[in-house]
Formats: sequence, structure tokens, C-alpha cells
Amino acid sequence: MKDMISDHLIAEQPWYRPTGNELSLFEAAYAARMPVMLKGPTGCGKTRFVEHMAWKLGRPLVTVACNEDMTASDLVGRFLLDADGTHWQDGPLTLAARHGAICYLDEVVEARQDTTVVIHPLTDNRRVLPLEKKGELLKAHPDFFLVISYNPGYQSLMKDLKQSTKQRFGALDFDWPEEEIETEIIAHESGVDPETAKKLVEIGTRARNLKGHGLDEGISTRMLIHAGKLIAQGVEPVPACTMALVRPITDDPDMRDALDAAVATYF
Ligand SMILES: Nc1ncnc2c1ncn2[C@@H]1O[C@H](COP(=O)(O)OP(=O)(O)OP(=O)(O)O)[C@@H](O)[C@H]1O
Repeated sequence: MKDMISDHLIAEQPWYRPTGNELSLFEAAYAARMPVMLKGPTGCGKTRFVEHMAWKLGRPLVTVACNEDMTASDLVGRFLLDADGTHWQDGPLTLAARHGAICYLDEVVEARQDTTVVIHPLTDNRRVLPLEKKGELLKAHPDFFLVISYNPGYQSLMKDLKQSTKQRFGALDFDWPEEEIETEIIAHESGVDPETAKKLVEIGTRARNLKGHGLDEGISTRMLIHAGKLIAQGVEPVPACTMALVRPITDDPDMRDALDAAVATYF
């Protein structure tokens, strides 16, 4: 089991460009063992930030992509039957709590509320995880730390975290970086020159202004990086932007025209 957790250690520094004081706030929260919620739209750097922090703090990182079919057993663990009989297998949350990893529950709002409540005893000063089926009360390793991500845009009355869950966390807001910083990120991650990266960011800014006027979500940093990677592969900028930025985000013909026009302004 020790070996399984060492698989989660991050050997090389994941490049992360800070956009504010998030590094020091996260470190302080970690030192205080105050669970952290990263709030922000899809593709704005939350996962990269957690990876960077796990590397910086020297902790293994166990990531779980949450979904509505996920059960408490998927997080905590279950008995498995094999040729030698039954044996217990820790779920990702238990693995992290037992060995002192950072557990990152990505898009936690996707999980049903009856699944999410299993984190409650781990996120207050008890720091325990009851493994009811196994009859074990696991005391979390002193280095165990819980991080969740949450996209406020997706929230609805049907799908939201309970107040009793929210109030266990400190929260850091993530958003699209300032243009200068996002340009640096696009250039670094995709390999395009800074001038092209700047144009992509400007297209992104225009498209983000359409959010709420026909677009559900703005073009993410991730999508701009995709466009940059196609350009770095030798694809002409217009088809690269059409493929990476316009086509994935909307099927509405008027919206596609508006985005195509934004691309044509810069390339
Ligand atoms: N501040 C940043 N420093 C370095 N890279 C960044 C930064 N912000 C965004 N990126 C880049 O954007 C990509 C997408 O970010 P990331 O995967 O962290 O998004 P996310 O917010 O976790 O999205 P999701 O909620 O969909 O998982 C990263 O792979 C990275 O290349």
C-alpha cells in the first residue's frame, strides 16, 4: 500500500504562474490543516495549482474526478472478492487520509450530497474517517489535507453543496488571469511566440464578454492553449482557432459567427 501512495508523488515541478497571493494562502491553510475549496470556471488553472502545491509541499496527490454515480464506497473503499477470498481495498479518500496525501476532489458538486457527507468527519477537528463496512475508525495522518474544486457557474438549486459542507472549507477564487499573465501562460504551455499568445488572449477576452449573452461558459485558458498548440504544429491561426475555440464551445450559428468574427479581427 505504501508503494501505491508513492505512485502519487509528483517528481517534477509542475509549472504554475501565480496570479495573486494564492501560493502563500494555500501554504498557510495547509499549515493550519484548514481544508481548501478552489472556486472558478473550468480550465482556469485549479488542477495545475494543486499539482504545483503538492509538489512544493512534498505530499503525494490523490485526485478524484467526482460524478453523480459516485458512491461513498467509491471514495472510502470496499471489500473485494478474489481467488484468495475477500480483502479490503482503500478508496482514494482513505488512501490519502491513511498515508498523509493531499486528496483533491475535482468538481465535488457533481457528487450526490449523501456521498459528499463522508468528508465531514475528516474536515473538522476530529480528522477521522469511519470505515463502517470494515469496522475501523481511521485517524487521518497528520499530513493529510483535503482540497475540493467547485465551479460556481454550474451551481443550481438541485446541485449545490450543503452549507454544512461549504462551511468546512476556506475558499480561493480562481478566474481568468490578467491579459499579461495569461499571455505568458499560453506562450509557455503551447510554445507559440508571445505576440501570437497575446492575440489568442484577446480573442479569449472578447469571447468571455459573450458569456451570459448566448455562451454558457467563457473560452478557457485551456482552450486558448489548445489553439496555441495547433498553431505551434504549423496549422494556420484561423483554422486552429475555429477547431480549438469556436467549434467546441457552441453549436449556435449566430454565436459561431460572432466568435469567427472575433478570430478574424486578430488573425
Ligand atoms: N496560472 C497558471 N499557471 C500555469 N498554467 C496554467 C495556469 N492557469 C492555467 N494554466 C494552464 O491551463 C490548463 C488548464 O488548467 P487546469 O487543468 O488546471 O484547469 P482547471 O481549472 O482545473 O479545470 P477543470 O475544473 O475543468 O478541471 C493547465 O493544463 C495549464 O496548462
